[in-house]
Amino acid sequence: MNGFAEQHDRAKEVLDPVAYDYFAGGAGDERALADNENSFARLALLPRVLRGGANRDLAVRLPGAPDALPIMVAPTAFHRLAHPEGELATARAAAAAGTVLISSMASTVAIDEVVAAAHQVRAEAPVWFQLYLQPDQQVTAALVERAERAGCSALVVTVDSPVFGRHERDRRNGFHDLPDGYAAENMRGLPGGPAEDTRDIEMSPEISWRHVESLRAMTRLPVLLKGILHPDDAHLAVGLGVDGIIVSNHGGRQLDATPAPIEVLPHITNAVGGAIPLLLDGGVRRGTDVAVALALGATAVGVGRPVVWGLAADGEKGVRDVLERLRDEFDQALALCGGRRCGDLTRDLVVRRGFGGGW
Ligand SMILES: Cc1cc2nc3c(=O)[nH]c(=O)nc-3n(C[C@H](O)[C@H](O)[C@H](O)COP(=O)(O)O)c2cc1C
Ligand SMILES: CCCCCCC(=O)C(=O)O
Repeated sequence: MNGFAEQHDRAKEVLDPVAYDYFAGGAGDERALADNENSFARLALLPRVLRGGANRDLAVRLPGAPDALPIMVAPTAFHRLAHPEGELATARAAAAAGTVLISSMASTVAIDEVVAAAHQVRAEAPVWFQLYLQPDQQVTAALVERAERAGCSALVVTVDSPVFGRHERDRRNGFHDLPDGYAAENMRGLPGGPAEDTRDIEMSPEISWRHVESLRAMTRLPVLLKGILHPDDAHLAVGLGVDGIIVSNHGGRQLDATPAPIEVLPHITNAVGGAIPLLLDGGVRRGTDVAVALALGATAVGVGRPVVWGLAADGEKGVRDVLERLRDEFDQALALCGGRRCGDLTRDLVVRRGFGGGW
């Protein structure tokens, strides 16, 4: 179990078991899901000492968030299944904790309300909109316009989902869609959709790099691609002029045979060569995990399930507790590594547990 065991256990107690399985589960045998956390446990930090780490500054520069914490809320769907206030509570908590919220296209509160809730807490709180490119480009354009109008400061395009992952728990539970009374609110009133009702989100294998190029022409917002694992794809993304990459295997919910993002991060860092910011999510549960990811080349990390556990356990306060604890742990880890700024975390500080070190 990990750093948020208490929140997890409380969430499991209070959630409907079908909703719990939806949030907790992964694809197939859940090997990727398990490996995401285990991979961090196999890595260790080799601290430097006596470097004068007082007055630490945790800020990093991200597209659409020039002065951000390196810990972000990864996009997760259907928050009203976890708590009646759903994404409104998450948005307020992220704004209060000073973290970027990446709001899922499949949110159960519409994006304009999500951004308004964040901005009520902190006027400049950055909210990014996560987007599944739709085969009908008019639908994509309408979603982009909705996110722009709402005040989102970047778009995160999830590219690891040409089809939906094989969620065995959901299949067993017969969970295929939101229950009555809930809806993916961003999907209302879109071109070709039913007048009052929501359009289905399509995950389509038709989507290609061409659609990413078209998206660039639709918006001036920064565009990040989420779900890249292969260094050649990272290279292609840089060539297309995207503004950032999120190294991710979707929390082990898409292709179960994928390696943990933290294992591939150094390869992607090499491929990208500092051209654009790299972000990572999957299995981040401790401030020391954040430090390892930054040392291996990430500018920031996203956190998925712990945020949902905090939300289910204690609403807005529960999410804020999760984010603030990660921030405090990270600050402490930075100090213990002899760092003052995030950039002080360098690759030489990370070793495999049990390493020989060449001695
Ligand atoms: C319940 C749940 C719903 C998710 N929904 C989305 C989504 O709507 N869009 C998306 O790009 N990723 C989605 N993800 C993936 C997360 O953004 C992120 O990649 C993953 O949760 C990170 O792993 P972690 O949960 O171990 O922190 C979802 C993940 C979970 C657990
Ligand atoms: C067809 C509904 C799509 C919701 C997507 C949520 C998601 O990405 C997940 O991992 O679950």
